[in-house]
Amino acid sequence: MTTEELVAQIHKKKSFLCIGLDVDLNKVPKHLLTEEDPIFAFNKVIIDATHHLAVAYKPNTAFYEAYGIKGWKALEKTIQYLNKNHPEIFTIADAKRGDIGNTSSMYAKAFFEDLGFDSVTTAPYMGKDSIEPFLNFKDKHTILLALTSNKGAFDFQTRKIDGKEVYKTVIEISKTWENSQNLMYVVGATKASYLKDIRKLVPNNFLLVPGVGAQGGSLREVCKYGLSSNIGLLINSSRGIIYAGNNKDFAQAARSAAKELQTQMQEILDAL
Ligand SMILES: O=C(O)c1cc(=O)[nH]c(=O)n1[C@@H]1O[C@H](COP(=O)(O)O)[C@@H](O)[C@H]1O
Repeated sequence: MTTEELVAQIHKKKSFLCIGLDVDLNKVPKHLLTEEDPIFAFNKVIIDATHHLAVAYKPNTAFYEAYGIKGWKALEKTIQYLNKNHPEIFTIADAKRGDIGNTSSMYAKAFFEDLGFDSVTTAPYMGKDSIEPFLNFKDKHTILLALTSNKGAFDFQTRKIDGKEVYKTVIEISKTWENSQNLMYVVGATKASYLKDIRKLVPNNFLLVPGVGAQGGSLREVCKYGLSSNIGLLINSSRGIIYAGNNKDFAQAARSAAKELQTQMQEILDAL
């Protein structure tokens, strides 16, 4: 998917919501556990209930890998369901990959070619040759961790090397890589105040912002500093939406939770 198509969808739906499909079988309604593929059954209901309110879905692969082959099959069925029924939706494989070049090429093939995701999250620690194989794919997007939402972000990312914070160095250097127009960045919603500086470095790139809802980040704070001229934000909530209800009403509860965030987004977009 091109960035222009993503932006068009945001304006059409008045939403820049990304829903995280982080499926934990201990948390899904009990009646789904008798289904042949309870993970996919859960995702299908969530997608059917929320696709008009969201522009992106982000399965975190850990939640699928944890269930072995069955989990990977459920991931494949989920991306196939999205691509077939909602081709306008932007899909993110949250896999946080990055390795020596030939290994990264295989990760890129797995997520972009085999599974057919629009984007994949990557970790910058191994540098340019670990990320460039992802960037070579046309109309696919590589979402690089910049400043993450967790406490551990302060262990390395905000430390200064040669007078500059590591997350800023990551952003600056990554901009010099070939096909860097295919880069998006992860910035945690819990670090909203940093967005002002980050936007100076990347005025136009899309930012994937997880951490609203369960982690306590504020949508309005993120928008205050994070919006760009092409909106440039995908705000993710996973647990806050998919586990909003825990029984037979879970689809309705997920829709209401998504609607609440989308309504705030619509207000913000209408005020621009
Ligand atoms: O890359 C991510 O998506 C990510 C980066 C980050 O800094 N913080 C973060 O929470 N995430 C992911 O975003 C999702 C957040 O889930 P909730 O806290 O349930 O909304 C999880 O899949 C996390 O792995």
